[in-house]
Amino acid sequence: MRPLWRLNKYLYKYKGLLLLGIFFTVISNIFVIIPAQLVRLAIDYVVESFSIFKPIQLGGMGEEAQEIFLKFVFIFGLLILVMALLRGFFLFLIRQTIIIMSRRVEYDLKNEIFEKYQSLPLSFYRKNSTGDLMARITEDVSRVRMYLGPAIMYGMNLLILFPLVISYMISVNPELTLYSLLPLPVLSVSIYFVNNLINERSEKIQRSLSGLSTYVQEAFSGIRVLKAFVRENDSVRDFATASEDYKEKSIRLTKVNALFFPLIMALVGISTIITVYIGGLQVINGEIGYGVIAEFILYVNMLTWPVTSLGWVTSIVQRAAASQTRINEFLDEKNDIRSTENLEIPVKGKITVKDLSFDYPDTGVKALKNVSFEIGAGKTLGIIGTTGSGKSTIANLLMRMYDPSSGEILIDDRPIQSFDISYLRKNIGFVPQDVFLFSDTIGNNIAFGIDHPDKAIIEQAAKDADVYNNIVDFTKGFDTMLGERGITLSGGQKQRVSIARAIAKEPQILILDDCLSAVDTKTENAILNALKKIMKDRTSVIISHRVSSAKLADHIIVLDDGELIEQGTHETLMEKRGAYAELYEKQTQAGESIESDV
Ligand SMILES: Nc1ncnc2c1ncn2[C@@H]1O[C@H](COP(=O)(O)OP(=O)(O)OP(=O)(O)O)[C@@H](O)[C@H]1O
Repeated sequence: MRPLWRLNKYLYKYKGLLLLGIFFTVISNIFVIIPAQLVRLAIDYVVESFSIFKPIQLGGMGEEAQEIFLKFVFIFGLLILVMALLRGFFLFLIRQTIIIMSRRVEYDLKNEIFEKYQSLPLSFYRKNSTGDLMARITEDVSRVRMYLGPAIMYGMNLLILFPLVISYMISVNPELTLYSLLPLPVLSVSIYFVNNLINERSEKIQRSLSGLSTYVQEAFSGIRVLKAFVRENDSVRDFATASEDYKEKSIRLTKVNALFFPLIMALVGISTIITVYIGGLQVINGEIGYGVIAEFILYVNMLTWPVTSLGWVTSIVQRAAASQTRINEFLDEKNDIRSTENLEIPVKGKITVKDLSFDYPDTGVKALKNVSFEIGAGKTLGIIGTTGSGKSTIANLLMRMYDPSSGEILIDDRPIQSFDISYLRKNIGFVPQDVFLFSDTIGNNIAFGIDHPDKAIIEQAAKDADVYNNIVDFTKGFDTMLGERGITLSGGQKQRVSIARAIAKEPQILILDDCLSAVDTKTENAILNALKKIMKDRTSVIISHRVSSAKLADHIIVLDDGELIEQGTHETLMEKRGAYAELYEKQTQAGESIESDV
C-alpha cells in the first residue's frame, strides 16, 4: 500500500469529486436497504391479509377488503420501483464522480511521468529499454487507475453497505444472519485466489502478445532483409510458433475465467439454501414471519457483489501497488547532469578541452583518454579517427549528454557545467550520426528546433544543406509527409534534412557527427562551402571518417582508440607525415581509383 500513498496528492487535488462520490455511495446504499424491508413488510402484510381474508369474506366485506389489499400491494410495488430508480440514478452519479476522478488522475500521472522522462539524461535511456519506459507510462498507469477508480468505488461501497446491511440483519434475526452469511467469507477468499490466478495468466498473455507484436514489427521493418535472404518461410513458421504460445496461454486464462461466475453463483446459492432452511425452521417454530426469509435472501444477494469485490479489490490494490512501485522508481530517478550556475550569457563558441577522459557508465568502456585541444570562437574543428575512436563521445560531452569522468570542458573559458543546460543545447546545432526524422512534414522537421518557425528560415536552411531542390521536386514540397504514412527519403537526403534542421536553429556552435557519409563528394563540398559561409562567425565541429570533410577545418584532431594522436592544420599534419597524412593518401588514392574506374 505504501507506494500508493504517492497518489494522495492527486486524491487531494480532486477531493471535491471524491467526497461527492462518497456521499452518493452512502445515498445509493440507503436505497438498496429500504426496498428489502419493504419486501418483508409486503410479504408479511400479504400473509396476514390472507389469514383474515376468509372471515371478512364470510362477513360480506370481501370486495372492499380485496380492494384495500390490492391498493397496498400496488403502493409497495411502486415504492420499490421508485427506490430502484433512485438507486440507479445515484449509481450513475457515483461513476460520474469517482471514475471521472480516476481518469483525471490517470491523465495527470501520465503527464508527470512523461515530463520526468524528458528531464532524465541519456544514460537513463541507455539503462532502461524502450519497452519498459512504454509499459510504465501505459500499463502501469492503467493498473493504478483501476485502484483509483473501480477499487476505491467498490471498496467504499463495501465499507458503507456492509455495516448497514449486517446491522439491519442482526437487528432482525442474529441467528439467521450468522447462518446465511457463513459461505460469504469463503466466496471472498476464493475470488481473491481466482482473481490472482486470472491476473497472473493475463500478464503471461500480455508478455506473449508483446513478444508477438515485436516479432511482427521487426518482420515488417526488416522486410527488405527478410526477402533478400529468402527467409519468408522461416518467418511464417516462427510467427506460427509465437502465435501458438499466445493461443495456449489464452486458453489457460479462459479456463480460470470460466470459474469466476459459477463460483459466485454456487456460494450465493448455498447461502440462499441455508437462509431458506434455517428461516423455514424458524417460521415453523413461529419465531419469524415469511417476509424475513425473503428479506434475508435479498440481503444475501445484496452482499454478494461487495463480498466478491473484496477479493477483487484486494487483488487490484496489490497490482496497483506493484505498478506504482515501478512508476515511483522512475519518478525518483535523479538527474545527475545539473548546472552549477544556470548561466544564460551569450555564447561566442570558444571550446577548450583539458585532459578529458570518459568511461561509459553502463559498460565501463574507456572511450576517451586524456584528450586536450582548443578551438577559437568562429573557427572550424575537424575530428578524424577510426571507428570507435571516441569521436561521437566528444560530441556527447559537448552537449552534456554525459559529464566527463575526469578533465574539463570550457566554453568561452567557463566550465561547461556553469551554463544552463537547455540554454547551452539551444546554442548548439547537432546533426547526429544516426539520422532521426519525425513522422511529420519535411518543413516541420526542419523547423523542429525553432520556437517561432519562419518559412524563409526553413527554405534558406534547406538551401544551405543542399536539399532544397530535392524538396521542391516533391509535389507537396515542404509539406511532404515523412515516415510510415509518408515518403521515404534516401540516406543522403535524410542526412541533409537533418543538417538543415540544425542550421535552421542558427546555432552558435554546430556539431556535425559523421553526417556527410551518405552524400557524394560533390554534394559534400557544396554543403561544406555553404557551411563556411553561414558559420562565418560561429564555431563548427566536423566529425568524420573522411579526410575530405575535415581538411578545410582550421584545426584538426586525430583520435585513435580514445587517444589524441595528432593535431594541427591540414598542412602541418601533412608535413608531419603521420597517421593523418597516411589516411589522406589512402583515401585520395581510393577516391582517384574509383573515379578512374568510373
Ligand atoms: N552509449 C554507450 N555506452 C557504452 N559504450 C559506448 C556507448 N557509445 C559508444 N560506446 C563505446 O565507446 C567507444 C567510442 O565510441 P564512439 O561512438 O565515440 O566512437 P566513434 O569514433 O564516434 O565511432 P564511429 O565513427 O564508428 O561512430 C566505442 O568503443 C563504443 O563501443
